[in-house]
Amino acid sequence: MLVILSGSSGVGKNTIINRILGDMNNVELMPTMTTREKRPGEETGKPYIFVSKEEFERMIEEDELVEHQIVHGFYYGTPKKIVNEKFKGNKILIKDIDVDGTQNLVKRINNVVTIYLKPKSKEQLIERLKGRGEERIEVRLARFEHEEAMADTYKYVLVNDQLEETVEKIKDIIIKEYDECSI
Ligand SMILES: Nc1nc2c(ncn2[C@@H]2O[C@H](COP(=O)(O)OP(=O)(O)O)[C@@H](O)[C@H]2O)c(=O)[nH]1
Ligand SMILES: Nc1ncnc2c1ncn2[C@@H]1O[C@H](COP(=O)(O)OP(=O)(O)O)[C@@H](O)[C@H]1O
Repeated sequence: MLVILSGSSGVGKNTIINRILGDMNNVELMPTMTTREKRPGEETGKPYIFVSKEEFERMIEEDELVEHQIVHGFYYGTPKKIVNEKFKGNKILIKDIDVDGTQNLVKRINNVVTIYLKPKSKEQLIERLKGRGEERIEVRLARFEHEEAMADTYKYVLVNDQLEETVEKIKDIIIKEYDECSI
C-alpha cells in the first residue's frame, strides 16, 4: 500500500511523514527522483535520489518513470523500478507527491491511499514558509490555488492546524486502510 500526502509547499507534509516514520515501524519512505539541488542535511534516498537534468530526461525518454512532473522549476518523478521493488511484500510506503503526479500515479498503480493536507488559511501557510526560512515563497504560493482546487480528488482531506491531531488522524487512516486491504 502506498500512502500519498499532497498539499501546498509549507503545509506540513514532510514534518508529518517524519512523525509517522518515527511512530509506526511498519511504514517506510518511498524514494523518488529529483533534479533539484540537495539541501543541507538531506540524505540520498530519504526521500530523494538526486540526479542531473540529463539523467532525468534519459529516464523519461526510456519510459523508466511511472509519473513525473516539473514542480517549482525542477523535475520530480517516481521510477517504475522502485515501485516494483518496494511493492513486493506487504509494506506500507509513504511519500509526498504533487497534485498532478498523484492523478497520474493513481491511474497506473493499485492500492494507493490519497490524503490532501490544507492549511487553516493562506496566511498560515505563508507563516510556515517564513518559519522554515524559505526564500522562494512566491514561487511556492503560485501553485496554491491550483493545488487547493484538486483537493476534492483525494480520498481524505485534512486541515493541518494542530500537528498532533493531524498526525493521529493520519495514523488512524493508515491503520484502517491497511486492515481493509489485507482482508
Ligand atoms: N509528481 C511528483 N511530485 C513529487 C515527487 N516527490 C516530491 N514531489 C513534489 O514536489 C514538490 C516539491 O517538493 P520538495 O522539493 O521536497 O519541497 P518544497 O520545495 O518544500 O515544496 C512537492 O509538491 C512534492 O509533493 C514525485 O515523485 N513525483
Ligand atoms: N501543524 C503545524 N503547526 C505548526 N507548524 C507546523 C505544522 N506542521 C508543520 N509545521 C511547520 O511548518 C513548516 C513547513 O512544514 P514542512 O513539513 O516543511 O512542509 P512541506 O513538506 O509541506 O513543504 C516547518 O517549519 C514545520 O515545522
